[in-house]
Amino acid sequence: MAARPQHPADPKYYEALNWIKERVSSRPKIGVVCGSGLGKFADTLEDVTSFDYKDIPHFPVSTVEGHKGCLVFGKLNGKELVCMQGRFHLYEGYEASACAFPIRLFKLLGVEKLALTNAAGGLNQNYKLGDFMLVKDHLNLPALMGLSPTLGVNDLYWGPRFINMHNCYDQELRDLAKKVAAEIGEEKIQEGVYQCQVGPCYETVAEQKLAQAAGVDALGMSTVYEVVAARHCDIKCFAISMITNICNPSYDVVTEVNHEEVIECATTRGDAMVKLISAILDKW
Ligand SMILES: O=P(O)(O)O[C@@H]1C[C@H](O)[C@@H](CO)O1
Ligand code: HPA
Repeated sequence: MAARPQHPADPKYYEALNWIKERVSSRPKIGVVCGSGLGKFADTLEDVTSFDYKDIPHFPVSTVEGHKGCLVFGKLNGKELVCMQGRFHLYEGYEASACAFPIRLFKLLGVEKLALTNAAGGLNQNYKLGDFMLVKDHLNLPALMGLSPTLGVNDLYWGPRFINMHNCYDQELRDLAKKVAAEIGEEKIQEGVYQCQVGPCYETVAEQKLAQAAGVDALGMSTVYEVVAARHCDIKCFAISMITNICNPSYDVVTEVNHEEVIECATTRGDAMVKLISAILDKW
């Protein structure tokens, strides 16, 4: 097997890394990605240094409501974190590799564990609005259709050509999260399979039925690109979906899902999300 290179082949990662290193001394081992309307967590950190994505060389910028577009370094009970207050989606016109960029930067900074949040539609009919779903697996529809951050020439600096995705949402981190949720009295905890589709259309009834048949519990438009990039470079992953709307895979019920509703639910349950994720990360 070929030896692992000393540096990433693409210099843009180093240009971004050096820009950050010149401005912040923190070298966190924990990275966080905040989903739609879920950026409040970063506002609760202490000793914060925050950068607008637009100022960081080569960093993509957020274009979606509910994604502030700031990279926040801060502390949670003394523990150093780096937090993306907003992420990137393919429907914004980005390639999957743009979603991987911050995750690879995290790797260069020394991040070993990644916590991701997202807003998702509850397809499992036992789920209720505002539930939290610990993601145990995903159905990556974009990858099945040929869209992945790891397409093209493989840079061995990051990882191997072929990527093992078994246990990609780390079992130990999920077990810990369940324990922590019980300890803080958060009862609205589910565990299930997240499906990503490119978007920005929400799913049709037929698409919802297809997902249901495949054993999917929640529907979204993100997260999997970041998880693929993270697993490629051996960062452990943990993800929580907030169920911000309920999907009705039936032609008898007309469901008017919209992004305002998604943001509203994420905002209403924002404090509970902050409490849960803070308690979990405190134990990492
Ligand atoms: O970034 P996330 O996955 O939290 O955002 C979800 C998916 C779409 O971007 C949007 C749809 O309302 O919310
Ligand atoms: N489908 C896809 N993505 C979403 C949804 C949904 O119902 N809710 C929030 N993000």
